[in-house]
Amino acid sequence: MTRSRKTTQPLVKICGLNTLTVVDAAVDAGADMIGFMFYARSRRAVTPDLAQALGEEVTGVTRVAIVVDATDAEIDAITATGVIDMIQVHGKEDPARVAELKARTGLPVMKALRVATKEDIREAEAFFGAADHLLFDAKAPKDMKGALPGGNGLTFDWTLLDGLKIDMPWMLSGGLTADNVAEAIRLTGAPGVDTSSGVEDKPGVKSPERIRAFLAAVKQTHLETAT
Ligand SMILES: O=C(O)c1ccccc1NCC(=O)[C@H](O)[C@H](O)COP(=O)(O)O
Repeated sequence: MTRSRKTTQPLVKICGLNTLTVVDAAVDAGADMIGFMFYARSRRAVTPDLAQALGEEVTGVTRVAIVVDATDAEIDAITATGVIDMIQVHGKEDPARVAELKARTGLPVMKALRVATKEDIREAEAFFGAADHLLFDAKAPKDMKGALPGGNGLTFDWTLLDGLKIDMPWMLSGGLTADNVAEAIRLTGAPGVDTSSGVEDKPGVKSPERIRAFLAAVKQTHLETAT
């Protein structure tokens, strides 16, 4: 029986931060998580040394390393920086690899799932109990020029999440901006949202103003949950 309801605000992750100015903008505006991109082909890529410089003064915010099918040696170099609180796997990592990474690093792992169909959403079930967090991102069409495994600024059909039964933390991602994030939260009930392209002036160049606008838009939303 529902005895009471509480309202909360979705968690916000700002991904692909690559300068101190934009790290400060995200933290000051109230981001819950910040993401450092370690996939070399990304325009947002940072080295372990740069991530260390960007993350070392940050407290009270979860610092997430985004990797795509990274080797153990790459993972070790990233975690050796001492500035990573969570690993986000954005490639073809299966539940066994997620478990391996958790054991190897002692850190929570967020598994990103790329979505174009209902079947892609169902893949989440394989990660229940294996991952600590899930992220639903848009799958780029096969013919999209220059598409990467994530960070393409594309939305997916949010109604695919209708009826989602998921008893673990998850985030909505893909093409979210200050203009569409409130609607995305209203339609999906997402307990967390993640953005990269939507807070940039051009690919790879984050905008402090857009970061602040995104956080402000999320702060105006409320999730209602039965307790
Ligand atoms: O951002 C990238 O360049 C990237 C490249 C390869 C794999 C993942 C990548 N980004 C991961 C993220 O968490 C992004 O925030 C997410 O894909 C949403 O991106 P966007 O649609 O640009 O907001």
